Amino acid sequence: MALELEINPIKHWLPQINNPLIIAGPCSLETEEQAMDTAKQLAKDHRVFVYRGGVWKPRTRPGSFEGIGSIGLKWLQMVREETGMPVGTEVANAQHAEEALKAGLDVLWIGARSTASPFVVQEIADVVRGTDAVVMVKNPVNPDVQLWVGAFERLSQAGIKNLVAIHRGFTPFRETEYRNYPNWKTVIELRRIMPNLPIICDPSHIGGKREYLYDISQKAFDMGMEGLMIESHRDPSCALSDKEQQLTPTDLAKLLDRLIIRNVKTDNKLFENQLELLRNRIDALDRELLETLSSRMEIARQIGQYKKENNVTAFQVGRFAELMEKRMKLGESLNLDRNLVQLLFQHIHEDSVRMQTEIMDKE
Ligand SMILES: C=C(O[C@@H]1C=C(C(=O)O)C=C[C@H]1O)C(=O)O
Repeated sequence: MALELEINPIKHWLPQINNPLIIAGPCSLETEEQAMDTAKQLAKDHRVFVYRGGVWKPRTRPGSFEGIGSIGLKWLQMVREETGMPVGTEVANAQHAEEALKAGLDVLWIGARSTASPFVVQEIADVVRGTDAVVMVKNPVNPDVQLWVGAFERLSQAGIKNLVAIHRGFTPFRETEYRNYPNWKTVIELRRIMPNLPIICDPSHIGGKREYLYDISQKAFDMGMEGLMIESHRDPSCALSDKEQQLTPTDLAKLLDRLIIRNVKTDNKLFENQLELLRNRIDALDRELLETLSSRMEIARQIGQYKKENNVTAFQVGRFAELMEKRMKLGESLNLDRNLVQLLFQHIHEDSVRMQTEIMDKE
């Protein structure tokens, strides 16, 4: 079921927006000069609406650059004065949130590691309670959509209505080309649960490398996301953190030039009619799929009963392995994605075994 929290659209707190919300700026603020120079270059591109700069950096291991600290807030204020851009930073505890509010920053965001801790989120919610702060929440490091939703509920209960979700990917559990696993289905699930919540994508943290940023950003727009938070540094090769994923302001402009922004809807009647016809066909096919699945389960049930009478285990590894191999080959010949076929039959098999054991264990 959808969750009805009172959430303002981005335009409410950023009336000048006429395009997707692009938030850009360095991973970390390093010096006043670096902060200002990068900001001035970004401000020339009118597609960048908000300037970001990390001041407190949660790092996986101690010893790497952990941020310049509170002085960075002053640099952000100077950037806003000089360029007119709204400014924001990450807050990871109550004290950060207090300082950021006191400095009058326009946007605060909660990082992935903090979102994973309901205590930290609650502490921050208590600090911003009753203000008209704009608070963005990155997904928790683990793909737990309820934990992400819970963070919005805590902020909403504190009276915050200017909320935005940031998709930055999830800690990979196996070797991947990306730094963080996008797991787009968690974003689809968040959209389903909270349809009025704006969602933007952070391709820098998903990709971890410049070369991946374009594909991830385009995919985000194809999925209907409202914008990007993307790291930009005047000279990424000298950056004190995340060197490989930052773009110069010039390269960021080139990336934005190439992106195709799609609409969630269209007024084109012909398109709507055609879409409806095709969707009707999908509805009919889905019915067939489920009827077929139901017949399959019925046979598995009979097998379960038969196994019970003959005292044979429900799970049969040999048959399962042989079936999987054949289905994968068949799927390939039908132009279906390997992963889809594999997951589909893993699920079907799991449920088939569950059902058979239920039959077997019944008195
Ligand atoms: C249906 C059976 O039981 C289990 C379920 C299977 C299935 O759903 O295809 C396959 C192997 C068994 O682990 C069977 O033994 O054939």
